Amino acid sequence: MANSEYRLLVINPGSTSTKIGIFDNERGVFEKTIRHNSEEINTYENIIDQYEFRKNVILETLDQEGFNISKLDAVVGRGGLLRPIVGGTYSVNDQMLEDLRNGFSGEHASNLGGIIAFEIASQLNIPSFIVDPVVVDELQPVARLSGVPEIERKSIFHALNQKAVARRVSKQLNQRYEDLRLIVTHMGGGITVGVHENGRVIDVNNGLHGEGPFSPERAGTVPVGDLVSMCFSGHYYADEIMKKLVGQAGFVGYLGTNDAVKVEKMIKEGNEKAELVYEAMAYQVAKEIGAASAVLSGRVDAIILTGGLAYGKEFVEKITERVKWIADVIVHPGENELQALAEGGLRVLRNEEDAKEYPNSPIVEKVI
Ligand SMILES: Nc1ncnc2c1ncn2[C@@H]1O[C@H](COP(=O)(O)OP(=O)(O)OP(=O)(O)O)[C@@H](O)[C@H]1O
Ligand SMILES: CCCC(=O)O
Repeated sequence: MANSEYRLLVINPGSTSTKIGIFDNERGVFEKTIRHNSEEINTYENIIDQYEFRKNVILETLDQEGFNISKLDAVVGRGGLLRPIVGGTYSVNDQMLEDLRNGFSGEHASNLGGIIAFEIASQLNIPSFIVDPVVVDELQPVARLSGVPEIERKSIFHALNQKAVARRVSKQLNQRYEDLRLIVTHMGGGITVGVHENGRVIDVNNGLHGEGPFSPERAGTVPVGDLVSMCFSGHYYADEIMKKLVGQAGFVGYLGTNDAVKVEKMIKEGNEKAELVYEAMAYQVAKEIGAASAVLSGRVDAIILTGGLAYGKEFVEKITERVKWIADVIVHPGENELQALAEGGLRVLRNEEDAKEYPNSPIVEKVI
């Protein structure tokens, strides 16, 4: 007979934090956000080098909280920069581990999710999974063209939280996610604005590799001619430029912190530069939402603001002021990622869904 109660450890490494949870079936019995300040994580050359540090923090936290990990039935991690794949729950396998370690589509904190989940689970002889990784790709063909034939736009975004929150809001609206047209704005260490049309994310900015608004850590879109000049100035190696765009831009670049709460404090203390940067970030988010509304020809059922920055009342107000003419703005601060990871793992443990085998699921066709 199938086990009726499963205990899962879920692990969500973000750019500025590691979030963990213990779930008994759908019920969260423990959740913790372990924050990492930029000085702490910038001591590592590459994100993958943070593996030991983040794994130890997780195990120490569970130990301090009195959880016996031998009672776990599965470990589920957030999936990272793999090959483009359809959404769903995937078993962690050798090919996936290799792609996560090598950063097949680049470096990202979520690459650590599957690796740490596998490492902890294999010691306990239990399964490990990832769910809706950041490379979930449902872009419509017209959204794939960049304007430069050699460069195709990619779908890299906060898929797990965007989909989970979109489903939650749909339920609140007494509608099916598959019937709605939503703009979901995830605002964390990175910021992505997804156009959700009838359950598919048909367009989204690649917040990681230089599209959309700047964020606490990311550059977003930058003037490309100036970027080319910077790349060939002789002052930087390629990986230094990448780090500058991905981890040392936005708030970190202008103000030396990835923490919006600190920025708000600076503003209260009269720091005018902090005020301008904060205002500019809200302005750029609003502009991206405006662009997303054009993708939906202005027929938008709701705009959703989510992620850690959505706790910032003034930040939310600044965006809302500029976009409320498009549709109602619904604010879901934080994220639903831990719950969504647990639910994805449970569906497989309960045999409601087969775990997908990476990378054998249909991979998106090249358009041109
Ligand atoms: N109460 C709050 N008020 C304002 N900003 C907040 C608050 N709590 C967290 N934040 C900000 O949210 C940002 C982090 O958001 P979040 O935790 O969603 O990011 P992450 O999970 O590390 O990265 P990502 O979401 O990009 O994967 C930080 O800048 C943090 O300071
Ligand atoms: C999840 C990809 C986007 C980002 O981290 O900025």
